Amino acid sequence: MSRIFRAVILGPPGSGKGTISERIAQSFGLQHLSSGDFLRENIAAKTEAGVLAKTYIEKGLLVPDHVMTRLVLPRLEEITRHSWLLDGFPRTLAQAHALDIACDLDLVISLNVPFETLKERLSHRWIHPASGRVYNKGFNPPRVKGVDDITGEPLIQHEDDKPMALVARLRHYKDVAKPVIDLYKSKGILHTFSDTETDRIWPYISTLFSTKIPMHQADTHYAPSH
Ligand SMILES: Nc1ncnc2c1ncn2[C@@H]1O[C@H](COP(=O)(O)OP(=O)(O)OP(=O)(O)O)[C@@H](O)[C@H]1O
Ligand SMILES: Nc1nc2c(ncn2[C@@H]2O[C@H](COP(=O)(O)OP(=O)(O)O)[C@@H](O)[C@H]2O)c(=O)[nH]1
Repeated sequence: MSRIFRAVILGPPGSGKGTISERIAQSFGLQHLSSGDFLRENIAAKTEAGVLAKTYIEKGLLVPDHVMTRLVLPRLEEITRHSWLLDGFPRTLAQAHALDIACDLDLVISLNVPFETLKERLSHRWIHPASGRVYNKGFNPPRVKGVDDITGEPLIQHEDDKPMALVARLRHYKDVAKPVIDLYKSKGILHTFSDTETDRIWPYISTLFSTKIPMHQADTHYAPSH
C-alpha cells in the first residue's frame, strides 16, 4: 500500500477553499474533508459536540478549539488508506498544534485573495444549508435562480456573508490565521497562491499536486467549462 498523502488548505472566507478542494479531490483522488461538513453532520445527528457547536455557529462565533479538535482529529485518524485534503481546519494556532501531534502533513496551500474580491464574492454567495453546497451569482450560479440544483430546496445567504458582518469577519480571520500560516512556513510545507480568480490559481495548484502525487486518472482531470 502506498503512503497516504495529507494536505491542508488555508484561506480567508470566500477565498475559494471549497471550490479548489473539490477540483483537487476530482483531479487527484484526494478525499475532501471539510470542518463545516463535519459540523453539519454532527448538528444533524444531534451529537454532544454538534449540539454545543450549534450554539456558537448561530452566534457567528468560531467553535471552541477543544470541541473542534475532538470532532475532527478522530475522523482523520480513522482514514488510514486514503489521501486527504482538509479544508476549514486548523483555523487557530491551538488547532494547528493539535493537528501536528496527530499527524504529519505533506503540504499546506494558502490562498491569498484581495480583501475587495472577498467582499464582492461573499456578498454574492448563496448556500444550501442542509448540504453546504455553495453557489455564486456569476461564477457558478444554480440552474434555477434561488434553488439548490440537487434537492430543489431554497438557497439562503449566511448572516455573516452580509456586508455589515463581513468586514469584521475578514479582519478577525487575518489575526487568527497569521500564526497558523507562520507555523507552516517555518516547517517548509507552505505554498501560497495569490490572485483574484480561482481559474488563474488552479493551474499552479494542479501543477504542484502533479509533482507530489500521481494523477488520479488523466481523464478525470478537472477543466473549467467556462
Ligand atoms: N476549524 C474551525 N474552528 C472553529 N470553528 C469552525 C471551524 N470550522 C468551522 N467552524 C464553524 O463552523 C461555521 C461554518 O463553517 P464553514 O467552514 O462551513 O463556513 P464558513 O465559516 O462560512 O467558512 P468559509 O467562509 O471560509 O467557507 C464557521 O462559521 C464556524 O463558526
Ligand atoms: N467571481 C468568482 N467567484 C468565485 C471564484 N472562486 C470561487 N468563487 C465563489 O466565491 C464564493 C466563495 O468560494 P468558496 O469556495 O465557498 O470559498 P471558501 O469560503 O474559501 O470555501 C462561492 O460563492 C464561490 O462559488 C472566482 O474565481 N470568481
